Amino acid sequence: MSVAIHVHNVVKKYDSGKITIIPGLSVDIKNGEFFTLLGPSGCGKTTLLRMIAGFSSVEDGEIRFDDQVINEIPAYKRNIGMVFQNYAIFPHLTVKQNVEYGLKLRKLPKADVHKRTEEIMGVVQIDPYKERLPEKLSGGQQQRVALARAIVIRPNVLLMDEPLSNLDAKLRVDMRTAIRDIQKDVGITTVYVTHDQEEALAISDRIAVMKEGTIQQVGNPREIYTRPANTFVSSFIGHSNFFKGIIRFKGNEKRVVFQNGYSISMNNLVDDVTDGQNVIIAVRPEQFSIADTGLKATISKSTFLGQYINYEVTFQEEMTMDAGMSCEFVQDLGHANQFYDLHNQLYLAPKSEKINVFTEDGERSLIKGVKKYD
Ligand SMILES: Nc1ncnc2c1ncn2[C@@H]1O[C@H](COP(=O)(O)OP(=O)(O)OP(=O)(O)O)[C@@H](O)[C@H]1O
Repeated sequence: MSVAIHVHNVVKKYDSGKITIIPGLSVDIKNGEFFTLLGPSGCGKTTLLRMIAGFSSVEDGEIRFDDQVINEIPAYKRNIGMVFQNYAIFPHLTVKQNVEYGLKLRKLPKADVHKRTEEIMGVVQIDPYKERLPEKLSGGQQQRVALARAIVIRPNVLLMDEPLSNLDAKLRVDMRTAIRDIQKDVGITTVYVTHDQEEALAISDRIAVMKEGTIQQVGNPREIYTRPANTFVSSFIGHSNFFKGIIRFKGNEKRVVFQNGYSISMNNLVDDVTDGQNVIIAVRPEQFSIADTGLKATISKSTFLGQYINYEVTFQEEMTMDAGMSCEFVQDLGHANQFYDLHNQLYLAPKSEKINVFTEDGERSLIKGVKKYD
C-alpha cells in the first residue's frame, strides 16, 4: 500500500551535534507521486533519503508515512524498496533468483512468489534474461533487475539514489523513461535523488530544489523552470543570464530598466515593488531575440548542437551581475536565418512576458503568480 510521506522540521547533525547538515526541513510528498530531490553535491539529498529509509537517525522533527510516525521504526520494518547507483544485486544469483529473493525472505507461498516474480519481470522487461547471471547483463539491464527487486515486494515507498549515474548518456535517457512508466504503472510513492537537472525535469511530478540542507522551492518541472523562486534555483535549473536593473514606474506601467537604459514593460510584478528599486533580471538563453535595439552583445564562442547553436556572449561589464559571468543565448536552427561568428556584435532583446525579476539579494522573485505559460 503506497503512502504519503510527511517530513516535518527534520534536523540532521553529525559529529556529536557539532555539524548541522539539515537545519529543519519540511516537505509533504503525496501518495503515488514521483518526487525528486535535486541539488548540488553535498546539499543533503542522500542524507534526507537515508532518514526516510531509516538508515540514518533523525535528531529532531518527525517523519510520517500517512499518519504513522516512523522515526523510531527500524529500516527493515518500514517496507521500503531501494535502488542505488551501484545496482546492489547478488552476483551469484540469476536474474529470477534476485527478483524472488525478497519474497522468499518474507516466506510467501511458492505460487505467489512465482506469480509476482513473473509479473514484475514482465513489467521491467527482463524476462528474456531471467536465467542469466548479472555479469552477463548490460548496466541498464542490471538496473532493471535492481528495480524489479525493489518493487516486487510491493513497498510503501520506493527510494532511488542516483540510479542512472553509472549508465551511458543514451541509456540514461531510455532508462529514465522506463522508470517513469513503471512508476506510473505500479503507482508507488517514489522519492528520487539526482543532481542532474534535465533528468529531474524529465521524470518528476514535483521537484524539491535543495541547497545546504534547505529546500529552496518545491514545484512541478514547468513551475521550477519558468518561475524559479530565487536566483539560486534560476541558475541551478537551466542557464540564466543575470543583469542589474532598476524598477521604474511610468504612470500605471511598471518597467525594468537595464543599466544601458534599455527597458521592458512588466505587467505582472508583485505589488510591493517600489519605484527606483534595484533588481536582478534573469534572462534564459532562449528568451532572447535578435533585434535592432536592446542589449549589445559580442560573440565570444559558438557551439553547434544540431538543433540549436549555443552562443556565449559578453555584455558591457557593468550590466551583468559580475564581470566574469558567462552569458548565453541560443538560436533555433529551424527559425534562424543569420548566423554569427566570433567577435560579431549584435543586439539582443529579452522577450518580456517570461522574464523573471528578483530582489537585489536574489532571494525573492518579484513576479507574482502567473498561471498560464505559452
Ligand atoms: N557520516 C557523516 N559524517 C559527517 N558528515 C557527513 C556524513 N555523511 C554525510 N556527511 C556530510 O553531509 C553533507 C550532505 O551529504 P549528502 O551525501 O547528503 O549530500 P548529497 O546532496 O547527497 O550529495 P551528492 O550529490 O554528492 O551525493 C555533506 O557535506 C557530507 O560531507
